[in-house]
Amino acid sequence: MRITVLTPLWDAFRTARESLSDAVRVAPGWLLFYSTLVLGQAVLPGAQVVLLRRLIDGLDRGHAWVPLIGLTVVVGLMYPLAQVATGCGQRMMLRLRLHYRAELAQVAARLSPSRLSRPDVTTDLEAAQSATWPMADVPGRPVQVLGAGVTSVVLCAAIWSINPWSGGLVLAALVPTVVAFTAIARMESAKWPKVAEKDRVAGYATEQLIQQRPATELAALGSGVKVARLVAERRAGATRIQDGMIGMAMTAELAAAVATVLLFGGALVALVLGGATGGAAAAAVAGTISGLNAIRLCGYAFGTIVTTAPQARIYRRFVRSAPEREPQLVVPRVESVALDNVTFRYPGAPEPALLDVCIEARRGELVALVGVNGAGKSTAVNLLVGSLAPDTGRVLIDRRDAVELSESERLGHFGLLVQEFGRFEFTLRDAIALGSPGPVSDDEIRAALAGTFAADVPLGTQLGQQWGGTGISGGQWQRLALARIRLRNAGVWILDEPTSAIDAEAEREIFAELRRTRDTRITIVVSHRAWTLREMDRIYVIDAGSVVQQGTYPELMAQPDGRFARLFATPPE
Ligand SMILES: Nc1ncnc2c1ncn2[C@@H]1O[C@H](COP(=O)(O)OP(=O)(O)OP(=O)(O)O)[C@@H](O)[C@H]1O
Repeated sequence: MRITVLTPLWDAFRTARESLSDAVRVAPGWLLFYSTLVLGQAVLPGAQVVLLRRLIDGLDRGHAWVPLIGLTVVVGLMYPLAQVATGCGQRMMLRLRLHYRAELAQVAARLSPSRLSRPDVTTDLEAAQSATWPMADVPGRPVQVLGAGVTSVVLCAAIWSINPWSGGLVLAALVPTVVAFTAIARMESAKWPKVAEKDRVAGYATEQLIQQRPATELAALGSGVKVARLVAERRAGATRIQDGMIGMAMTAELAAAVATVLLFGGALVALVLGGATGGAAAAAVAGTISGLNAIRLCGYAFGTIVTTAPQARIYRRFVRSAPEREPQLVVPRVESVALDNVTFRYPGAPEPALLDVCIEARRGELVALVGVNGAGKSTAVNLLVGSLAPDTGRVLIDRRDAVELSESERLGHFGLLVQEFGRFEFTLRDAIALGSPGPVSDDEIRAALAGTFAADVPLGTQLGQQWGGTGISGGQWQRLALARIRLRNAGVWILDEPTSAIDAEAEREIFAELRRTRDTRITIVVSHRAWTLREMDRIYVIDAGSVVQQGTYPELMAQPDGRFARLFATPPE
């Protein structure tokens, strides 16, 4: 029980400590500058009490100049110090924001396909992304809390000499704020993940309305308003939870504020009952007003740490759980790959997506996987490259069980063109260079683009109209994706519908080139186009997760009752 009550508070404390250590690494100068200013400011209210008392007492005795000058300096310092401190805090925040964003991008870049296929990983990635903004605001907050503590202690000491009861009550006035924010911390920790989940769905839907491609499709369908409604519903759900959270926080803060005011009121009453002189009373009253301000600021700073703690926890968990960067090495020569009696069932699916499947491809061969939608072709490909792991059976690469390879080593064997290939709207050079993990020369990029529409396009050309660059067609994007595979030149090419968006003439050229250069690699093609299958060395026909036939095109067509002949009875071309 003790743990459940204190855990959120401990989280807030840990968040403050970790954020401060980030600031020490990332922006030490600004943190030091900021802390010095905040702590310098923190002693001013106490000094004000002492000087005000001396000034008022001194007025009667005719030596008020020294306290008057001192008070002028103290009051005069308050505003500029606060302004400069705010500026320093903002500059520290900017650097931290840059650091968190760059760090997260690095971590995201290290995620393997198998991790990226897990929904919990993508949820955490998105939550971590939205945490970078509030997290940058945290390191200044413990400094403010400390400053408020210093203010209270110094005020307490200054007022103590006037009336110890008043001094003690001023210090005790910090307690209700701490208690209230502990309660708020517990509530925030419990509810924040629910808000994040709803926000994630709303964020995804909003992206569909903002990103050029889906937004254009929705606009053409005239159905963007449905997505907008979904956004509104999810945001409203998140808002309702947040509304409740703010309501509860308001209640706790109000209760704390009332208790604080009562304690300050008690401090003033103690002052009067203690028979303080005019000067002492005026000084103590001014001090309690400053104390109220300090505690309000402390509450706000503490609140910021508390509300950011759950997000920061997700961010740090995500960053720490990311694997070390393992540089990928492309393997240009592979003799064979195979699925050996592989069975695989997706989690929660009633039936296996693949059952006892055996597929083999050797260097120099053109191998095709065919089957209707949902037959299991992409699953087979994902098992080969390692995005999925078989439940039973083995994946063999050069006759070696692929589990002996790290995921990165394994991926280095493959050049994979997926159906939903990326349309990377960078410069032409950068978009093609992504084909290889290492540095790439312009000559290599030119060689990869040879024979395509982009052969003579300057490599610095920006792609994508939304960036003021060149707009290109769907088929042209697919040619660029193929150029990346060419550039990569891995030992196994897996091409999932590589010419789905490409015109017939270019398609023939691409397949002619695949045949011409086949000896250097293993080529596995997923295709539904009959003519592209005619030149294949072996076609595996997959149906409902099983290989039901295999052979060359003429062999399979010679079995009129076979699955393949029924699929391609009327060739589409
Ligand atoms: N992530 C997943 N979770 C659960 N089931 C899945 C998942 N991905 C695919 N499936 C199911 O596994 C089966 C095989 O799907 P797969 O994507 O391998 O088919 P495919 O032959 O590649 O189809 P297509 O030609 O449409 O690309 C299908 O029944 C599909 O619904």
